[in-house]
Amino acid sequence: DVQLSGSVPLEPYDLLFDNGVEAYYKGDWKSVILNMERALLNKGALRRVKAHCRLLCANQTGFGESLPGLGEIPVPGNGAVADLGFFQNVLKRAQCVSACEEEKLGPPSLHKISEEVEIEFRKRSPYNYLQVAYFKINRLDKAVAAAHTFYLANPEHMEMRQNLEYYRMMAGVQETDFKDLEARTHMEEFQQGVKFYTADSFLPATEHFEAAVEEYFVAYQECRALCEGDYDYEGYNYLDYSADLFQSMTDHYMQVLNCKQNCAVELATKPGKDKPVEDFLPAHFNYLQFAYYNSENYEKAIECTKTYLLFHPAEEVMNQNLAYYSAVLGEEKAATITPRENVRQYIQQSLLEKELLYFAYEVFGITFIDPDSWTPIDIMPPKLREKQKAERETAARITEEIGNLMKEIETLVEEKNKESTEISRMVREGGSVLYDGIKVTMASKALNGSQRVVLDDVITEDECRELHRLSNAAALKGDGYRGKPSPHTPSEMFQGVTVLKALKLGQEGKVSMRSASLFFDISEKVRKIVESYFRLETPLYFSYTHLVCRSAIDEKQEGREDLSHSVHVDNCLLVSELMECIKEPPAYTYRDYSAILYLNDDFEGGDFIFTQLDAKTVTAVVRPQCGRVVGFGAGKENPHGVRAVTRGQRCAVALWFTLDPRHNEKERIQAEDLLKMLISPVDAEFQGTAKESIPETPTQSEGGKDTTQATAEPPSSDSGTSSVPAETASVSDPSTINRSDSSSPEAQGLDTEDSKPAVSAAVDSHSAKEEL
Ligand SMILES: O=C(O)CCC(=O)C(=O)O
Ligand SMILES: [Fe+2]
Repeated sequence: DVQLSGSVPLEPYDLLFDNGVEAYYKGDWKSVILNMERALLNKGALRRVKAHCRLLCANQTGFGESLPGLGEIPVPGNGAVADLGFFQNVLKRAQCVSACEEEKLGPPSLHKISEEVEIEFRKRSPYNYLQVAYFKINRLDKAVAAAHTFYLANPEHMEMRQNLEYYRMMAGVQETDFKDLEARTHMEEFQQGVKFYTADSFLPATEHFEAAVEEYFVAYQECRALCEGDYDYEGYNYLDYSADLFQSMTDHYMQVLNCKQNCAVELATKPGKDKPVEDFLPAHFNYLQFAYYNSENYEKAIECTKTYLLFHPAEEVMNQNLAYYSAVLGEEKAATITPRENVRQYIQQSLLEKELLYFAYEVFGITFIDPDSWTPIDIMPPKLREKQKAERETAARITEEIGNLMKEIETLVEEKNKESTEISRMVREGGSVLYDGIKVTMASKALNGSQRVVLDDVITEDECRELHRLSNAAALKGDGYRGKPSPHTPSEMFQGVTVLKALKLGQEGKVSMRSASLFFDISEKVRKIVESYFRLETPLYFSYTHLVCRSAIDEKQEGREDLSHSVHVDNCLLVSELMECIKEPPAYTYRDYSAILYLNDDFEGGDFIFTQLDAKTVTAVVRPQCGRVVGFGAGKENPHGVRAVTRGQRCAVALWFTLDPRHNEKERIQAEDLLKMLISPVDAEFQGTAKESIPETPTQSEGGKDTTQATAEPPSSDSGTSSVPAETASVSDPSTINRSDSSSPEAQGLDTEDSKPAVSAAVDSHSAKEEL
């Protein structure tokens, strides 16, 4: 009989829950615990009483037999009278159930639970509240169990996950504290069984699987009994519902049967998952047969193969196993072993229900979707089978069409977005050039692109000459381009020097210190201008700065067709054949802007070109000249190159910038330090400007700091609303929950070849054993 913790009438659990929530907001932790614990207890009790009463009454007032005496009444007029027998039974059942429930629970209206509260309990929200409350009163073990219980059903709940990680690190918390307080025995046993089975411990595995089967049937009966509850108008206003006696009984009864059929799914679903373990009940017998075989209990092995075959009579491997086990035990003895009776009845009952459900589907259009994978095909009426097949095909076609449409929409949206970002960027660019006398010669529009600019008079003739000289002086001391004199084209000589190298050479007295620091200053000037002109909202950092000259090698110019610098994009790998740019290393993916400052024009060729992604179609040409800067976004909107320098020497300062402080150039910082050291303290003004560009490298240890500060509280109880369970509504939305559980151990245990079940037993037990 059902034991109740409290008195009659049972305190309704929704009321207790509400009280608990109220206490939570008042910070009355003891009251939270009292109310939530009682709510959970009473919900369990309510469930058990209802199931108990229905099962009890079903046994007392079955519909099978008719009333004594009435059954024998001869045919004319018999129908209506016989009906009385049926309805008498209905009335008796109603009376039995309501009396039973009322006795144990109090008036039925007391326990009408709103949909919202039911959802809260399904989401295991009470444990979220309890977790905080237990923590606050220092019941760590209970807090951990509550947190774990909640998290299992809400695996996407980040706060709780953090809390659990935090608990795990706390002194005094044990692994055994991580309990699932809502665990269902049949599932626990099943999982234990799988665990032992996987570890080749077959004897304990059989014990757990047997217990799992037994518990399964207990839970199954309870689940089914609870299906006989209120009629669900399914969103219709019940006032709009009209049906005659038999129609309304049919409607309600079909709902009940649908619900009962779904118990198989409910029992096979783990918390937090939205997909059941496949073929759950049959799987028990698949595991069992092989575990028994390995424990040399052939009778049981045969019983379990036969039981499994009730679900899947044609399965080859299982039939082979049966044959094999029978041969080992002796055919005669094997033939006397029968499959389990309770499973046979389970299947029989389920099939009868499916037939009724399909009948209602066909006749009244009451949808029924069979949750079982073992149902024989002929249970579904042929007409429905055809209809479903057609529907599935239509659905597949529609899905495909929707897919195509979505793709089209996506590309349209993408294009629109691109357009609008381009427009906004175009509007955005064109900020101040900061210095008087600098001219914007061509903006993006004139250059047929976006994020492009040509500026003139950025530096003076004198400055150009000085930098040009610096380049050649430094080059004499041998600073090639990655050690190669002609990296881009065999027809030209290439030389380059970085800011730091120039300053070091200055320090060594090999070049003029003045030109070296001019190089430093000028690069900073260009950086500021680019940052300002493109109206960047975050600081622009140096990524790399190179003073480079390209000199035509006179004897290698004949019939030349290559470029001085082939068309490329600065922050991605351009694959012109595919019109694509791959933003992955070894490309300098963090580069965001580029600028080239030209120093001279006394050479032939060497024009800078912008092209399309095909690397062929030239969209703009920039002729280098002293003081001219071409600045542009470093991304795929700006493929560019340099035409062959066929005579003379072309010198320029090439600058690449990044918006990412983590890629702020280290060499630049060293150069700054060196400059500071070299410059006399009298020249304070210079020092001031130099300092300005010292980067603020973000410290990476901030995360660590946070955790140490939080020692007193689990993060989510501390952060106000984020831990308030009521706010977690979206968390258990099944559509967001990971569906990829097909590789869970129990599925693998049965499906993959390397596991021990069915297959290996049939093939050759000896070799299988020798392996073990
Ligand atoms: O020197 C030029 O004009 C452009 C050079 C260039 O695009 C580069 O080095 O990435
Ligand atoms: Fe470039």
